[in-house]
Amino acid sequence: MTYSRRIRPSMHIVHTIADLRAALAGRGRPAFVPTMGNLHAGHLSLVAQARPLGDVSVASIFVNRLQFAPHEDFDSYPRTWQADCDALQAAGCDLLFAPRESDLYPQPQTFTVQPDPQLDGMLEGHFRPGFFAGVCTVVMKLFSAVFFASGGGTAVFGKKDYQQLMVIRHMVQQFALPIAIVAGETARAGDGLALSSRNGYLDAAARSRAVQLSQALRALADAALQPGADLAALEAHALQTLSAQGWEADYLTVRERSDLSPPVGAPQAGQLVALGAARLDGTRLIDNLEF
Ligand SMILES: Nc1ncnc2c1ncn2[C@@H]1O[C@H](COP(=O)(O)OP(=O)(O)OP(=O)(O)O)[C@@H](O)[C@H]1O
Ligand SMILES: CC(C)(CO)[C@@H](O)C(=O)[O-]
Ligand code: BAL
Repeated sequence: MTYSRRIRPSMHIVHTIADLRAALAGRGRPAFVPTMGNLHAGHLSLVAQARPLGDVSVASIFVNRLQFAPHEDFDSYPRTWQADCDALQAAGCDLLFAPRESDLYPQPQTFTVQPDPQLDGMLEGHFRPGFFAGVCTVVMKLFSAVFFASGGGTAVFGKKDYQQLMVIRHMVQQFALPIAIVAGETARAGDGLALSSRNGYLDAAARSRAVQLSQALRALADAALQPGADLAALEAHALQTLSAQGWEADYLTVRERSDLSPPVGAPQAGQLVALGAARLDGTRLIDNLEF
């Protein structure tokens, strides 16, 4: 009897920008998925989406201190190195870039990439000042590392971080970076909760209530499309509902998908997104729903 068995080639792991550039030389155009690790099925769906979009699939794992405010969870952010490597290897990722802080930031990063003030001044940018500058700065650096050898390629970002995706698209457009930005749909748990590394902070009781955020967004979106809907009143009602359920909400709002501005006139189906950020038992979760 003969057996045929497909063995996936081993994923190559590099830690420095120089090693990454050397590993990518002559390999064609990368399809890249940046992450902060603690990988879940949402991240792996982005890797699966990325693989056919390039000649070589690249993921990065780096918990970027620059995008965390001093009171935020940089120190406690879950770091699950071996499980992440195993998951990426099983997902068919070709190359993992996992820089140490001293590899990516050998000197204090005094030159930063500042996002457009209007987009940065609302929603996540408003509630997490400095967050998008930290994200843009590290993503610019990761792009420089990953796309140097090929002169361009594709990067995949999740819609779960809706405003982040928009900020990155804007950065790529304004700096004329030769990189196609592709959006990945939000992977959800069976009850509808958006998968997120920070879900791991929730105890069993909080986890069972966490779906209330996506339910609030669904109810807000449905109500917004009723004739004569008063968006301000509906948003206030959604905030009250979540608050009565024990959440502390930063925002629950309906925006235009094109630029995240508040809709003017009657809400138009197919062009809107309901976005929310709220804390449950001290854990800050975000979610959104296009409608
Ligand atoms: N549920 C999801 N479905 C699809 N993509 C996702 C999901 N969650 C995160 N991503 C995407 O994965 C990439 C890396 O995100 P990150 O490592 O911050 O994961 P995260 O789960 O969002 O973590 P956190 O809980 O810290 O926000 C981003 O492009 C993000 O939008
Ligand atoms: C894009 C990113 C990897 C930059 O650190 C991070 O913000 C994330 O995981 O979404
Ligand atoms: N998921 C986006 C990265 C962050 O919240 O820090």
